[in-house]
Amino acid sequence: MPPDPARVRRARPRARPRQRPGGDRHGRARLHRPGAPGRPAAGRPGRGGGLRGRPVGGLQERPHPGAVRAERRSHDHRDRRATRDAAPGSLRVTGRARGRDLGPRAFATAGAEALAVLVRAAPVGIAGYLVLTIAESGAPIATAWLTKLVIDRLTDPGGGAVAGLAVALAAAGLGAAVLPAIARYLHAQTGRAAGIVATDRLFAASERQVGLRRFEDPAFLDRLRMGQEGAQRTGELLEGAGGLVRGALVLAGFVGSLLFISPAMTGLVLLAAVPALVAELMLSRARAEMEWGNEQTHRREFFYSQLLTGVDAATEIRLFGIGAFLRGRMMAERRRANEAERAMDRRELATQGGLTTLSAVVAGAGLWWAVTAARSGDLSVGDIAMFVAAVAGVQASLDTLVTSISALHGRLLSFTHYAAVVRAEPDLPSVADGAAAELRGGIELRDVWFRYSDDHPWVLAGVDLTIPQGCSLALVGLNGAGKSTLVKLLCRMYDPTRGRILWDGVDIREIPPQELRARISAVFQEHMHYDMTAGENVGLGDLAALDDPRRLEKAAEQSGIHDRLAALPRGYDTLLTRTFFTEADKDDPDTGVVLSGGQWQRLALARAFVRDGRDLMILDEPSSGLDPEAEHEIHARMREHREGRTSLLISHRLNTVREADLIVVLQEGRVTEQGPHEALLASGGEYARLFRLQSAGYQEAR
Ligand SMILES: Nc1ncnc2c1ncn2[C@@H]1O[C@H](COP(=O)(O)OP(=O)(O)OP(=O)(O)O)[C@@H](O)[C@H]1O
Repeated sequence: MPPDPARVRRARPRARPRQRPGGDRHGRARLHRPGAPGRPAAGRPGRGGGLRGRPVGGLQERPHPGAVRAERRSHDHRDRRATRDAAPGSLRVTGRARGRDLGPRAFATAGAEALAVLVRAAPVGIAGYLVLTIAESGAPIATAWLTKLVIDRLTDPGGGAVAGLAVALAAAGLGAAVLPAIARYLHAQTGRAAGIVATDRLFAASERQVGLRRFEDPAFLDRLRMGQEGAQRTGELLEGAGGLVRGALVLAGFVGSLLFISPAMTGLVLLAAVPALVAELMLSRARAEMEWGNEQTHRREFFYSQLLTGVDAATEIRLFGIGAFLRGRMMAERRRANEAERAMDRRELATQGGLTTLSAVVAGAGLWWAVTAARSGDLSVGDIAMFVAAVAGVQASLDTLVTSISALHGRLLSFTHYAAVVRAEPDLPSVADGAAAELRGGIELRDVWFRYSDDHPWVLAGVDLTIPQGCSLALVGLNGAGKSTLVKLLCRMYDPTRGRILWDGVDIREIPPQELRARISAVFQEHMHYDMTAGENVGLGDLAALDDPRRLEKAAEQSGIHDRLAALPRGYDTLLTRTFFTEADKDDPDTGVVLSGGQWQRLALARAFVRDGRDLMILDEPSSGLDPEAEHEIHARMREHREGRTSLLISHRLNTVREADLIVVLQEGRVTEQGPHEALLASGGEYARLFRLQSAGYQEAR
């Protein structure tokens, strides 16, 4: 029973909602978002005019999908930092780095990456598509020449039979109609296959990130989202390349034909195309920069729209009456983005208007010259037909070339983000070989210092602490003392800025992260709500247990949630969400259920218990959402479970930690007291003060 790729949700934070960069603070999966509402398509309007026919090919730009993540509180601060120069190898996007991203080197890397994906995904499809593209390019040229020959023979009394030519003309017409349809089919197939390969590689690359740093970096998350869009649209690169080939071949064919009739007119038509090419490339680059510049705006807009449409904030929004306020902010962001897009549209309109006029003037002048030449007998009627077709063909193929180059530029730009993510170095160095041995002595933190970045204050400032094997250790301290941070360091989500963490004397940096983590079980303060079945919510703690109902039930019994899960309409197979249901399902109570906060907390505990037999059990505020009876019961069970095992319990409810073998007080990033409950009480320090404060509160209530 493999887990569905379902949406996941982070537990509702208790007292202090911690907004995560890259996600709404409720932890919804957020790599994908639909296009921002009401955004105009970013495609370039086709230029018409003159004798130009339908463009021979090319791509349509799609609306830029905008941002995917919610804003976080510290976001402005981070944005300011993001505008500073990026360190070498950093994925932060800065002004200068942005220039580099649009440079030839980044495009070459992206091109190489795209080619690798396409070749791996569908080599036969690509070859077939290119062969058809070449064949398709010959059809308009053959049609033009055959038409000229037919007209010349018809207008010349001794011109000869036209039946063969007519059949050839019909065959060319058939080719022109059928080949593009087959090429489109092949392109669609190839595009889908490439999308799968590219998306898989992108997500595998994101999983290769050992710790959390990249996921707290807004620029990396932007790249991940834009890279995802690039990955899904890899096939469009092939279409762009096909457009280039087709445009170049048709251009060469018609230029040759036009040269045959008038070298001077050929030069004029080609000259008129140069400004078009340059202008379109400049427009394409400007649009890419505008879209990138709008990224922050879309991210904020998305944040407000999620708040306004999601269930999580609905209660507060209604009670506080802040809907209109939030909507106003959302619309302000939309207007700001629209303003930038409007300026770009105007620039495109002006440029393309000028180019269209130029094309029409060149075509009109050519036609006037051809008709005059025919009057004086220098050109035949067939020559005029050929001339008209050639001018139209040259202009259309130039248009195809310009459109393809511009669209390729845009697609490659998305792909530069893809390439940056796929080639990103892991955020933490890690060794590939070796295994963490079973814990025998203990875990030791030696003079551990840590801060989230150079701009942040120290969270841990020289922590010395030993967690002996088999010891139940409780970590206490005020809000923000660094308890959860210490836990993340133990799991190697970050490395200490200074100092070392030793697992039986071995620095945990010398143990492969997956091996280290396989030895740890945990309930995190911000545990997850997976929008999956009850069984999967437990079994995700150890995938091997997913197909073992007995193990799932045992873990659920330990956390006191088994009876509730067993009584669900479909037992452990009941979905714990109503997110995926349609209008038709909405009144069917069997389809999915909603659990309470405390029940989710018990599920998180079950998920930790199913990882039975690990060397270290971390319990970060495991009972904060439980009622007093449940809390008492759970702590009794946890005590049983901890017996003889190494555990680290974090709790603000000091009555739940008093039976730990060792209680450690963390204050301003340092260990200030440690010992058993009685000894700490007797010493009259911070622990004794907090404990008495809390128990006095209970006594007053009596
Ligand atoms: N991802 C992060 N980036 C930057 N600062 C962070 C991050 N996570 C936590 N902090 C900061 O680190 C400090 C310690 O936070 P931590 O969550 O470790 O405290 P705690 O002792 O677990 O607090 P609490 O009892 O409230 O859960 C806080 O000042 C917090 O603002």
